[in-house]
Amino acid sequence: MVVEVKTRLEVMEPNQQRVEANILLLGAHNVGKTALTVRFLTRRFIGEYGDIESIYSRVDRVDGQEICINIWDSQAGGKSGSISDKQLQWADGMVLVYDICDRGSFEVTRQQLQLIRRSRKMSSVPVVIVANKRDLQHHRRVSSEEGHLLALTERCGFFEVSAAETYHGVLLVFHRLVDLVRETRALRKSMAGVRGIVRSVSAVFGKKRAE
Ligand SMILES: Nc1nc2c(ncn2[C@@H]2O[C@H](COP(=O)(O)OP(=O)(O)OP(=O)(O)O)[C@@H](O)[C@H]2O)c(=O)[nH]1
Repeated sequence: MVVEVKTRLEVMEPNQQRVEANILLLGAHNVGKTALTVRFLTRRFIGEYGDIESIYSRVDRVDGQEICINIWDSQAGGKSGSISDKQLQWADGMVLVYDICDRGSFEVTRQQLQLIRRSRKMSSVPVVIVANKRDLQHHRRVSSEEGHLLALTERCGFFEVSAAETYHGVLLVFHRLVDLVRETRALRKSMAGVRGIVRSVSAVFGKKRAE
């Protein structure tokens, strides 16, 4: 069961356009998905979190535009890091989280990226990779370079953060992803426009040839 939680009562001005961005958090067990979500929503780190899979919402202003950020804090999907069709259909952007102290969680991120890039619908979805628990340097098992390299080869954003230590780094993750979602939408819209022009031009020329 997925529970939906709104963090604020939203009152809209008439004529105001609300943009929505659905962000799916994925990653192995215990990497800090809920900690990152709670940090972003409340600025706090509380240490222990329940096991309820939830969708949370927060309204933010990004570049002067009001945007409702819906975050689906998923539960780890086993070793293969499986992602459901429902999640794939829902998401406008994804945050893939691993724990720098847990090599296995990095491999899950790699597998999840492959699943996403292989899916026809999601191959171009914006993805940000988050290496969490940066405060635990002495237990590090995955270097920053490996994270950077994976992000570079798979065309993803990359951040190393500590949900335990700072709010700002976590805020940057979500805002960067929202930017990427908006850029992708704008690109798709302009591509649809170009396709429309090409169709109209072909229709006119097709007609002329038939006459
Ligand atoms: N030191 C440290 N601990 C963290 C950090 N982020 C999360 N944790 C701890 O890691 C544990 C797991 O955090 P969760 O947020 O529950 O992880 P999750 O990925 O949501 O876990 P599941 O929902 O069970 O898959 C908790 O004990 C957190 O307190 C961090 O940045 N640094």
